[in-house]
Amino acid sequence: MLTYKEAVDLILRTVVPLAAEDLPLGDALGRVLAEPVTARWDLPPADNSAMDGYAFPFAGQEAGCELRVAGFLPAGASHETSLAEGEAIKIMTGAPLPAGSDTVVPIEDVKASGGTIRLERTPKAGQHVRRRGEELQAGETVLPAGTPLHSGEMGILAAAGAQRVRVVRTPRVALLSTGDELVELGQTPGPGQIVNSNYHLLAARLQEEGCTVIPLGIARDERGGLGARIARGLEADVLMTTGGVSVGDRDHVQETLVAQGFELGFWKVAIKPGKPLLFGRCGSTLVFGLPGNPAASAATFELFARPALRRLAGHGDPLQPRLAVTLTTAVSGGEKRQRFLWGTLAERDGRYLFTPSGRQGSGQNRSIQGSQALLPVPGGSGEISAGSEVEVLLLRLPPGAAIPA
Ligand SMILES: Nc1nc2c(c(=O)[nH]1)N[C@H]1C(S)=C(S)[C@@H](COP(=O)(O)OP(=O)(O)OC[C@H]3O[C@@H](n4cnc5c(N)ncnc54)[C@H](O)[C@@H]3O)O[C@H]1N2
Ligand code: MOO
Ligand SMILES: [Mg+2]
Repeated sequence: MLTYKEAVDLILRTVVPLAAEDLPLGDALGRVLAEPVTARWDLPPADNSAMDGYAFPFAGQEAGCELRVAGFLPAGASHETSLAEGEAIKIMTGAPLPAGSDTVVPIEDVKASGGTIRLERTPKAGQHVRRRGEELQAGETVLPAGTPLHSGEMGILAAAGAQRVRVVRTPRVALLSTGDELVELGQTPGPGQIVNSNYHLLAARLQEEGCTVIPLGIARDERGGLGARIARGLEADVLMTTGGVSVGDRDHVQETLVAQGFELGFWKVAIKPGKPLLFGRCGSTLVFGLPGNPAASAATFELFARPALRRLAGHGDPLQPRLAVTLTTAVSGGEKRQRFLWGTLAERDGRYLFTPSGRQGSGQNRSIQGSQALLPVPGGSGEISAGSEVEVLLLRLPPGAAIPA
């Protein structure tokens, strides 16, 4: 049986980014750059004023000096003639400096009367000027390939003139639930039946990951119906199934896939939850057969499917960040398989505390709800005491992370 690390490595060796497409920048939120973007022009495009004030040629002027005001220059305008020594122009923030000028005094630092100003403070040569190209120079790489586009990227790409960007296509993921016992939400479960909750968790996670979800409904545990839905799923970039991958008499997912050309990557990983995970491909479609138990399907999604989806979508670094944390409660040992415990983070005195969720049962949804991280517990380890320093895999931003104190 593969270890977690071996299985992830195998997945990342198998998966390559999807094709690229050109999109208007405004449609590319959440996508990943397939190619670097270069600046179309210098930013700022010209030396310009950082203040509402007066621009002039610096010639050693000190407090008390007077300058003749030769005109007014708002942002968006330009001044044709060059300024001579002893002249100034009234200039607004962002307006390009007229030829000859190189220094700006803010309005607050002058006394204006008639057509002249008197400097109230001694200026420094070149002060309050934003230099042409100081942010970006024409032809310079603005952002490299592999950069995910969030709001901050939108601003700088627009400023650099990237009207269209080349981004990786969105992964299309077909999601199939399997199980005779499953009913859709909205139906009242009869004896022995439960609601198809895995679909709702996984469809939500896929949307959070920016994927397009193709719902394939529920397949009963018999080869015919299962085969038909799997065939539809193989038109997607990824077919993700839940249930039917263990050793039970009704676990038919693997053999049904094999009948449709499935090439096995691996079956079973030495982890808990999630041991029966099935991974491989049918032609160009990646296949994840996630175990049916809710906490097992959710954990294997985070540990194995998420890196694959991020790699498909073009992310440079598809793995979860790791965060050093302090354990708030003891974690029992004595398990052969490596475990992954769901849990929450809290901040105290600049450290993050990790508290494992109460009920980690593989058959329950409880432990996943509200979880922000997964704690890997090595197989064969003894008890890990409260207060220990450990590393967790970060699933979402810890509290307070985005807002420095
Ligand atoms: N003899 C053995 N039995 C089991 C083993 C084993 O190694 N030997 N592994 C166990 C582990 S670990 C897991 S995990 C499960 C995986 O089972 P399957 O992937 O075959 O899934 P099913 O048998 O279809 O269902 C298992 C469990 O999950 C519930 N389930 C399934 N689909 C959904 C859904 N869409 N929403 C909510 N709940 C779902 C299902 O009702 C079952 O309770 O196998 C163990 N058994
Ligand atoms: O992987 Mo199973 O999840 O241990 O229940
Ligand atoms: Mg089963």
